[in-house]
Amino acid sequence: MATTPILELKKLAWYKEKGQPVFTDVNLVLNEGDILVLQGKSGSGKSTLLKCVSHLNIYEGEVLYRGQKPQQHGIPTFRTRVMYVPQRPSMLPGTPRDFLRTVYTFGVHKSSSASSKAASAVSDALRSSEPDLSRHEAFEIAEFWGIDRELWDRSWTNLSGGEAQRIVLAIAVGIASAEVLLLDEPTSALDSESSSKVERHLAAEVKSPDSKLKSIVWITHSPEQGQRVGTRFIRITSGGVREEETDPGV
Ligand SMILES: Nc1ncnc2c1ncn2[C@@H]1O[C@H](COP(=O)(O)OP(=O)(O)OP(=O)(O)O)[C@@H](O)[C@H]1O
Repeated sequence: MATTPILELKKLAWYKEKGQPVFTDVNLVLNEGDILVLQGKSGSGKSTLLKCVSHLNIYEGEVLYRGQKPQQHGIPTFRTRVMYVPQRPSMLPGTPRDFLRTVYTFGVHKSSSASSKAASAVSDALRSSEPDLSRHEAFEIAEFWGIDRELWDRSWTNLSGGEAQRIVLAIAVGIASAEVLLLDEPTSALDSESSSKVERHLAAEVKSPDSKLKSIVWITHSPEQGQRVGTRFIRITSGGVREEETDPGV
């Protein structure tokens, strides 16, 4: 029996300016269990594509999540289910704890009007108006990745790139609302030991039947990392995306 793909991209196109396409005709189907490694030259449009998918950029074409347009889920709800995690979180104001609180409050507030029937940890959290953020899963995940608790109360600007990167990722995984994570070079600032911890954790989450996370699109410039984490390999060019048998490197 055919199942609905978790995500479908149909004829996606994005233009820098009128008549200046970065990519056109991107067609892609993402299924549960896929860790799709997205590669391409610098400037080929990888980040832009993920921002289009998460409805952060205006695009031509169609994105379907569980067979429905983002608008049918409600854009804020859609973004908690198909979540873009940026490469550089250091521009955020305040501290990581402030950010977690904001994300949490936003999710709770928005999911109160969500039409989506999918159960989510975010909407579960709605039942508690005073969430206990001191014991949030994000802290546990971050700690496992080598982040001391005191870093949650330091301003983003005083964290190293690798610390900030792990915290943002731990929040994305820890709030457990996303079925698809769109990861933009998520370990670019990490040493190889920290990077492999993160890789193993994320791959295990996708495989676990108990996890909400079902699939990842993962931008990396490292062919080695691509081979470690990827189950599928996609290359983006101006003409669209091409699936490759194995990771051919950049
Ligand atoms: N808001 C914007 N306005 C105009 N051009 C943009 C905008 N955002 C991105 N671009 C351009 O679109 C192209 C694709 O950028 P993008 O960041 O998606 O590439 P990338 O493949 O992720 O690159 P890298 O591997 O270097 O991170 C680049 O030429 C970039 O300069």
